[in-house]
Amino acid sequence: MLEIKDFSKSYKSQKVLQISDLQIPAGIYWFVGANGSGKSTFFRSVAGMLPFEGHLKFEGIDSSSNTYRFKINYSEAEPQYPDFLSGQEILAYIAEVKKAKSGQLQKLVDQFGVGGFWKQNIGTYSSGMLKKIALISGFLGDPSLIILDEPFILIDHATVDLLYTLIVEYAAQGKSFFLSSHQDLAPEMLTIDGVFKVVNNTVTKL
Ligand SMILES: Nc1ncnc2c1ncn2[C@@H]1O[C@H](COP(=O)(O)OP(=O)(O)OP(=O)(O)O)[C@@H](O)[C@H]1O
Repeated sequence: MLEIKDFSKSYKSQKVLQISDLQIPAGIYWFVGANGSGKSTFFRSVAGMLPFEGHLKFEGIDSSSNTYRFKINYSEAEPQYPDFLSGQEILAYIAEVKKAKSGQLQKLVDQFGVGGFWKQNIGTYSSGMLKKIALISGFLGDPSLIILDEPFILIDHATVDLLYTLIVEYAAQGKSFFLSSHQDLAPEMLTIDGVFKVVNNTVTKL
């Protein structure tokens, strides 16, 4: 699914990640690592949101291709959106860009229960309300890989259960997941295919 070769990512002169050769087959994977180890940097690079050196291919498609960006969704750990936009405006835009099928956004809005506030400006949201908007954005369209960065933080118990259910449901449709979490995942809710550790400036399969 994902092929990484001679990958390197630095912020100015600080090298954060170096991966010489890594292949990740389709599946559900948990990424662990200490604060600042580089999980979000890895995710953003894989999602095509950060410049890097080296080669990334997803299902044989090079990361420089526009098609690549359609195949991978990324939901931020701590989302930041312009305060003056509403959740509805942001999600409608992402749904359009990601070519989401008619009805998908409304279904997710109903499932996450954001319909009561999503027309308000982002500036009025609690951290959990904002996180729900970011989580919905991760599922929009028809990506092959959904990357959810710290998906279980900030949300209430019912939303945690919903999220596990959605991951299982979307995985059954053939979608892969990269999940990061400092807390253990619930094995009774989700069967994962492997764990990767981000440590010593690289990504290693455990
Ligand atoms: N925009 C940036 N500019 C400069 N340095 C950055 C930037 N973003 C991240 N870093 C640095 O890169 C390193 C990895 O950060 P990253 O956010 O990827 O870690 P993380 O594993 O996701 O951490 P956490 O578990 O705390 O979320 C850290 O040393 C951080 O200071």
